[in-house]
Amino acid sequence: MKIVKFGGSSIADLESIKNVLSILQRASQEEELAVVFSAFGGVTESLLKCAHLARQNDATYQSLLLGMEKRHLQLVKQLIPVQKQSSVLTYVKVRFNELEDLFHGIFLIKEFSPRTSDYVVSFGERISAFILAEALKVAGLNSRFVDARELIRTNDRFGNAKVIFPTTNQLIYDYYSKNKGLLVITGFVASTDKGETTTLGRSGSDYTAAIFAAALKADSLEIWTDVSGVMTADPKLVYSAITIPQLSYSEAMELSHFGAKVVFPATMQPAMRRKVPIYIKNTFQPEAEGTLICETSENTKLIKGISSLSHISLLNVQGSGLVEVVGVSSRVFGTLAQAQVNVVLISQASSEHSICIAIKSEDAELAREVLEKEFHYEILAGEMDKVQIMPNMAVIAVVGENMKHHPGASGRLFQALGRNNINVSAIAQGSSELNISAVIQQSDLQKGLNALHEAFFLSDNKVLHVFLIGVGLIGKTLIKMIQSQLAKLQEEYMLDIKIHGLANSRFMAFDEDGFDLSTLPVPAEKDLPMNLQVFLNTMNSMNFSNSVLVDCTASQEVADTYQRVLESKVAIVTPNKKANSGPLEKYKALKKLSGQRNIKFFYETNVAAGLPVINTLQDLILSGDKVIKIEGVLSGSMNYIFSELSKGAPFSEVVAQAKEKGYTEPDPRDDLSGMDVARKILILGREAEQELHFEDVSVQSMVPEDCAHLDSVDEFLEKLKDHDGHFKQMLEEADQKNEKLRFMAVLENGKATVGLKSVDSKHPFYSLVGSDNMILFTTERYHEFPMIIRGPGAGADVTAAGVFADIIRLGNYSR
Ligand SMILES: NC(=O)C1=CN([C@@H]2O[C@H](COP(=O)(O)OP(=O)(O)OC[C@H]3O[C@@H](n4cnc5c(N)ncnc54)[C@H](O)[C@@H]3O)[C@@H](O)[C@H]2O)C=CC1
Ligand SMILES: N[C@@H](CC=O)C(=O)O
Ligand code: NA
Repeated sequence: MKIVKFGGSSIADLESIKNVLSILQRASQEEELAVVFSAFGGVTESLLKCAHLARQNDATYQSLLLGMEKRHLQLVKQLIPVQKQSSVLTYVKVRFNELEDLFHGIFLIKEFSPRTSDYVVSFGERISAFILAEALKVAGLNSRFVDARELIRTNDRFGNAKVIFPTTNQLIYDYYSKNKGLLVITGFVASTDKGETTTLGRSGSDYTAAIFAAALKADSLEIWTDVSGVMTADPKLVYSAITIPQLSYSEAMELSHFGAKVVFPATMQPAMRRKVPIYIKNTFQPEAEGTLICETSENTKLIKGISSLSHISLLNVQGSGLVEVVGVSSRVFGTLAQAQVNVVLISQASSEHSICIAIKSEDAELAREVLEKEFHYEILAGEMDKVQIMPNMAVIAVVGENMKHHPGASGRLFQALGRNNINVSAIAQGSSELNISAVIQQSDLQKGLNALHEAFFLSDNKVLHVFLIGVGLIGKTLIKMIQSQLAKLQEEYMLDIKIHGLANSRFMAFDEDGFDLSTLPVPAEKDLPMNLQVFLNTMNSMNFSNSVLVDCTASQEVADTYQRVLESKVAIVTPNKKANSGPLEKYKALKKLSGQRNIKFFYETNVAAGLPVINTLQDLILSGDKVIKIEGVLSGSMNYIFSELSKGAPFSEVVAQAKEKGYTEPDPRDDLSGMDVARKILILGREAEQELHFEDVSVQSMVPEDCAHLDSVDEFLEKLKDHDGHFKQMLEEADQKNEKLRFMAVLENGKATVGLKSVDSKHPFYSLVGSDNMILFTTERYHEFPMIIRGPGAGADVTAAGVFADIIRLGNYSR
């Protein structure tokens, strides 16, 4: 036989009740059943609310009670045909009359004892089980209402009574032998041997089901609830959490000790003692497998689940007085026990210099007080320090029996936390190796849970969680590239990339599971209006491990948030040059923050798009080289413009083409004014460890005076036509000398110049074509002949590819 239990959420309304009835109808065809019901969803709370109102002499309890009565009568009418309703309606009416009398009594005497409370709440289960037993009869089942107060005997600890098992088991067994059929049992309620109503405490209906399962030696126990079993982690914090198919009894105990509880294993004890297998099933998805909790479970993964406990404080008791002194820990724990302080976790190093104890934060002050009192003399004598408290901590734990047989679990745990910059303040693992716990900052909890979940469950792929601001030319090309390479990265490099946030200057959109990239998602009207602060807050609240902000804008406002982004432990990849070419102090601060906290900040495409310029320069510097001179054609658009010009088209037209081809900045005047190149040479100088400010760069602008202040790019391109002659003349002058016009930058002796030069055929820049860039590094090592990097340095593909390469590189540092 099978015992089946449905909680209040499974029978909260007509639709869910009908669903439960059909689950029972199906199940009863397969094997003999007994079913335990809680009160209808929300009823226990409402009954208690009525009682509290009545005790406060507040007559509004009457309307609340009337509402409840209506709800129950309505359900009877909906579940049971008219001709069979009257006895059920009468039963319900009589119960509500009794309740009315009860509340009136409470109202008059303004007293509500635990004894009365148990009696009041018992009505919830008694009425629900009665109605449902009748409804099951209507459905053709031979059901029989059982008031568990007749069968479960307890002591008189009202609210959380202790079951007297020998009597209870006998009563249940005898009843069952004499009464066949589908027993429909009230959960939660019991009685003393004097016939006073008691209740079984938290998750009491589960307990009722386990008591019946044990007494009747059931083949299985099914707990039906509103989730599909026990999950690998709290799904509210870890979106990728999945159902655990099987757990051993001990694993279930360990897991539910922390965090969100689906089952409360203490209530399962009677069934566990008799080795009854327990299934956790979802009423709203009956076909889902759910979780099986049994004696020994299958182990396919290193761990079974991850759980956590919030609102923890760490107490540190330390001093020389602890070393090799017998009895100190006994005094510490004895003192805490006497003060009723529950110890969650203990950690002591073999140096014996300190004992570290995790307790609930609400107990922290009391614990400090009693410990400092206990060790008053040691503290006075300096043998012990005052007790230190670290507030706002959380315990995170990985659980599973399989850890015992496989080395590496703790390695994986600490590596995953470390890679995500999560500091571990204390560690505990028992010799059963069923659980490894680490104490971390509360603010790191969600990220820690996700990091561990990825490390232990999500195949063995690393996942990068991308938030992309700027879905323009580069941003869109990047999305397409990620989409086309993803399968290869997943299969061959065990790297997964998910984009969870997208924004342009007008709209933003989010997807916790990651956008479907095959549709080229671009935020639009249907999404949210763009708000940078909200974007960053949402990114932080998703709190993924291995998050990266990819900034594909040219926006100063976005660049100004990098400090905050890095501080929130999110990496940055960007082609936007604004941050690195702003004030020197800001550049330095970002580099320092990224270095110290080990949060990556990659910007290879700041100079020469995808060409490996920044990384090469960083390698030179790191390996001890010193830069003497940098010369470069650093603008793809400017090189395109001045090389295309010699083919005969007017200047304004060539500029428009450069924009069309995606070589220019969003506003081509940023290129023509030399500003873009100035930014690039500034960044190269800074990367070469030079203290370079914007004032150290002298820039020759190619933007005619009357074009500089026009509002729109189109107006500018139109106006530029007036100056075609001027540029034609410049070209002719160069042609006459057999020279070419190159817009270049030179940095030497702490000063840089940016401008247009005419170069002869011997000059390395002479041969450049199209959007080519070329950079010459003259260094102490590359002294006689400079190191040269050359190739296309602008355009959607080469830039997006460089951004993509930076993102992939992040994968090397993540887990
Ligand atoms: N085009 C190229 O060859 C190269 C471009 N870059 C850099 O790449 C970046 C992007 O360039 P493109 O894609 O060509 O520009 P784009 O103008 O096509 O796209 C810029 C995107 O950023 C968005 N945006 C602007 N300000 C924003 C804000 N405050 N908040 C949210 N979104 C904002 C715009 O709506 C647009 O979606 C620029 O920083 C550029 O300097 C770097 C190397 C080469
Ligand atoms: N507009 C730039 C491209 C990006 O840096 C250029 O023309 O080189
Ligand atoms: Na580059």
